[in-house]
Amino acid sequence: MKMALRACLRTKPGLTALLSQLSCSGHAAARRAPALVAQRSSSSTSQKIKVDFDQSSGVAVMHMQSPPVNSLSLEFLTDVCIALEKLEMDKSCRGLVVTSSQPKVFSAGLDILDMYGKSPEHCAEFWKAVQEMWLKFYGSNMITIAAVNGSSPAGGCLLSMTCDYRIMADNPRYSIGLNETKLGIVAPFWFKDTMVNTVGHRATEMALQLGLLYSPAEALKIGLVDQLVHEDQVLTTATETMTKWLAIPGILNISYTCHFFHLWCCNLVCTICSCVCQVIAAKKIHLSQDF
Ligand SMILES: CCCCCCCC/C=C\CC(=O)SCCNC(=O)CCNC(=O)[C@H](O)C(C)(C)COP(=O)(O)OP(=O)(O)OC[C@H]1O[C@@H](n2cnc3c(N)ncnc32)[C@H](O)[C@@H]1OP(=O)(O)O
Repeated sequence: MKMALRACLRTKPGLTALLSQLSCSGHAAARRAPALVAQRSSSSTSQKIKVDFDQSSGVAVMHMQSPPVNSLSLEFLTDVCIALEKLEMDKSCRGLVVTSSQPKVFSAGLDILDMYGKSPEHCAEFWKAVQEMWLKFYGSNMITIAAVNGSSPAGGCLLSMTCDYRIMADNPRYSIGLNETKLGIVAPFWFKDTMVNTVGHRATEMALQLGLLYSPAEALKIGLVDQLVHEDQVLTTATETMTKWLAIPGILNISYTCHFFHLWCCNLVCTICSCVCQVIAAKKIHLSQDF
């Protein structure tokens, strides 16, 4: 799925336009212009994001450092998108590992304080930034690996699912999943679709209906994460795994892209049909209430 989006963003202008309605491309760029990373090994830091780029391997590590729990506020999301844009523009950067500098937490998901009691304008900008993060990670040309070194509920789980591979710390105190239902929120369809693409329909149905948070062992069992390692090994395993992924010639990547692109298109058509059906059903209910 990620590869499908990647292809579509690269090659299908029509769909790019469609997707850009979901995103706020330029939203991040408008605030700060991206810069190319020129040194052999470099480190760039915003207040909430630190990026270490090793040019010899072509791999960057993005450390999320927004205390206390890397909650995804508008400011944080903007910093993430800017950092990602910069790396994407540097063609020597082929792989990205995302991890957390905060103890025990990868990301607590959307910043609840940034969603509550704010102006409609702020909410719109915030929501666009969430979509932009999702699109940028899912559509990235880089191989992306989530080094999930702590709990990762809701939007944190979404972030990890937009990556090509997930390695989680094997600590039963940590959990991961889309728990929106438990918060009285319906997860948007693209949260759901991202999970379906990761763990399949039935597991997603159970997860979303019940708002399940999984232990690392349970997450591995359903395929929500790909590998468990000792807490101290998460980042090193991620960089080792990246070497294997980058050894695959890019052309094969593109070939798989075509298969997944087909699936993604089918899914999009189904989603549009389902939205139309929902509108018709809602109108029918409304009409029947009039009589
Ligand atoms: C524009 C509106 C659009 C609306 C559409 C919404 C559709 C999508 C819906 C949801 C997506 C989401 O991501 S909602 C967020 C869901 N997140 C959670 O449920 C996580 C809640 N947090 C936790 O479970 C835990 O905090 C933790 C496991 C992440 C860490 O536990 P720990 O014990 O280490 O830390 P504390 O619980 O003591 O927390 C420390 C500190 O952080 C604050 N905190 C935690 N989570 C959030 C958050 N998501 N946003 C903001 N702040 C958060 C917590 O309150 C503590 O603060 P204080 O120290 O000040 O008390």
